[in-house]
Amino acid sequence: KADDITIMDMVTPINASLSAFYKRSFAYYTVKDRLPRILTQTIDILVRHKDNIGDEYGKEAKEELKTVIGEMSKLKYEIQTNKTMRNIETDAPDAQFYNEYLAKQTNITYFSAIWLHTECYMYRRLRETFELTTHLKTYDPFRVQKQESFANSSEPMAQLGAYVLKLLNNASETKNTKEEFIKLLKLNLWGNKCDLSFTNGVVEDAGDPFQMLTNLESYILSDDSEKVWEAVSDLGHESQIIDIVVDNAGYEAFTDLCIADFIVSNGLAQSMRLYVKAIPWFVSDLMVFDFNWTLEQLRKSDDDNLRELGARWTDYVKNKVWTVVEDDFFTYPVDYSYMAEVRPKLYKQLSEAKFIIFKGDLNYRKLFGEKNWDPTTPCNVALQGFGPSKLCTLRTVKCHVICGLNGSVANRMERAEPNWMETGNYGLIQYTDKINPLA
Ligand SMILES: O=P(O)(O)OC[C@H]1O[C@](O)(CO)[C@@H](O)[C@@H]1O
Repeated sequence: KADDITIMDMVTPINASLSAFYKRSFAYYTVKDRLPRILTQTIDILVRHKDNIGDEYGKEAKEELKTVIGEMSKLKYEIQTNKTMRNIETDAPDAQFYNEYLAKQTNITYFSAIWLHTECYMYRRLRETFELTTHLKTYDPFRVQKQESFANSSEPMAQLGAYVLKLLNNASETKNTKEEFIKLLKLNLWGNKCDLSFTNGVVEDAGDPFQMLTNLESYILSDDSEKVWEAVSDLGHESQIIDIVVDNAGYEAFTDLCIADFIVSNGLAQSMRLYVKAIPWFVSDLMVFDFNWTLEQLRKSDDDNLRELGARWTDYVKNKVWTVVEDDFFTYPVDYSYMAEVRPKLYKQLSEAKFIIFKGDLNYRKLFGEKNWDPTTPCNVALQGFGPSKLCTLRTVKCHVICGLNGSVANRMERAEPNWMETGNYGLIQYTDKINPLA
């Protein structure tokens, strides 16, 4: 049987690609339990909202929903029975990349493929079930969850908003811009704890941001904040563009816009690009629709500070100080070492920036090649040649890709808490220099 030969009852070897092939791995647990559960939860939400969908998209749409749910159940069954992956059957441009990439690998199954491939493929197949409908082509099955998560974060957003607006309104007087930036960097890092695909769809209260800042300082295992500040505040650099490859909608997106406002308000960049996802992704990842919806919610907020921030941020977009960029590459099933070759225009665009901030765990996996590195492997080695500009990662550790740790920290963590990498409790602020500006 397929699943006999494609799963080994062992841990992931050092330097191997993560895969559910290794039974004693978080990848195995994700493919076996978490991904099917995400599909089940999304089906449940669709069933619960079928009347709203009928109202919004028409009764034929409600009929088509049955087909979509049937396809999602089939996908779940394929995963659980470790089938081989089939082609994506839509004429969307990114489907061609998925199919070419799949064709290069002989008969891989959900459990034998690289974990990143399996996980991205599942979300791309989920998108296909809507693409193939007539009335639900643009429907985002995660929108309800993303909007609920935003609604549940009004308290921490009000707290952070009040603090940030004070900083912004007397940006000129205050001298300790560096300390304030580093504080925002850490507040932003911990915003990454809120993501729905990790909390199994449970919308956790983001908690008191400043309390978290104090309590979690010792949970930052790698802190290159100073180097990040040097790069961000370098006003002599020929480029004054700073890029953020964002991650989740909701509170995390709010923290991204807070630090982005701080950056432009303090003249640390003339303009910024925010790279979002082109399709519904990993449950809570930000799409253009979610970005615009978030600004609209803030503009309508009954909290004065949030309303003012919503207005400021809407102006930044209108005046092109901020540009939201949607590129298919960010929902491809490959890591960033492929970008220069398969998406040279995007690589060139990123190399125009003086600094790039990558948010979250999935970006971390893609930056460092979805490999089980020795944790002391230097980050610039693990980048495997990716490096359009100076960059940093702001990531809460949710899986077994990790590099750039010093030896004593790695040993301490392994001894103290063997599964510490799966908890999301620890954070990294890691910096690397420009490695490979595309010629
Ligand atoms: O939103 P982030 O920080 O990318 O984390 C989300 C991802 O973390 C993981 O648990 C491990 O990467 C994924 O399965 C999950 O979807």
